[in-house]
Amino acid sequence: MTYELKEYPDRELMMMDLADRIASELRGTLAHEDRASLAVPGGTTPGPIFDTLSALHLDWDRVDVMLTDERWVPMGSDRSNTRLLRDRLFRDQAAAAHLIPLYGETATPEDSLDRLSAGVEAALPLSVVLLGMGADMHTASLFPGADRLEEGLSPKAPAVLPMRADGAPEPRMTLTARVLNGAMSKHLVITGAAKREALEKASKTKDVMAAPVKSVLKGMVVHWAE
Ligand SMILES: O=C(O)[C@H](O)[C@@H](O)[C@H](O)[C@H](O)COP(=O)(O)O
Repeated sequence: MTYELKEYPDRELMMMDLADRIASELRGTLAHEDRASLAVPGGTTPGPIFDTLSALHLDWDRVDVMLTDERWVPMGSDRSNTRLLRDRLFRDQAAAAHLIPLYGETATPEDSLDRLSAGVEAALPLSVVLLGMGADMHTASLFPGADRLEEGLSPKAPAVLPMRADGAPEPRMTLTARVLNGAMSKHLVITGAAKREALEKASKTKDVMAAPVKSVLKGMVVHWAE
């Protein structure tokens, strides 16, 4: 699988370098387009990238930011990825960016699907996507064994899909592989030996349903630090 692996001596350097690179790619898009769009993951890894990125100078008021996937929990919850964005990215310079929501205050993701999809569709194609990955080889909320995984990996998929999986404690809303692969620039950030092994395993398998991250690896820059 044709991805580029960039190894860093430590996590701190990786997070700073990656934030700089994302900012410079957004500036590049804004040099010839009215708006740029950025999709970012939630979870525990990207916080330090957001801290650096939020302080970097670019025309943030022309940038649409969305999550690659959201957990269907209230925005006050510690598990809310939207909350993570508000706390760590939408600050300082980046406070001027425009959030494209992937969460709505309805009981189920299905109840908000039409409204949220319309917002995402309007901001496509993505200029830059940053993805995370689990040691189970999921990326965004494309989990092995998820109820709508086949649809989520289809080249004809809608932009956004609700997703439920044993590996996810709550329902999810996720961008599909088609939208992630449509990004002009794709980055995956992982740390530690287990995820590095999982990535190598995913790149070698033929079974994309068991290793959903494989569906987005072509043309990906993978950033790794121990
Ligand atoms: O909401 C989420 O959980 C994500 O967006 C998810 O796809 C995440 O990127 C991976 O699970 C890695 O998570 P960690 O960074 O916490 O290991």
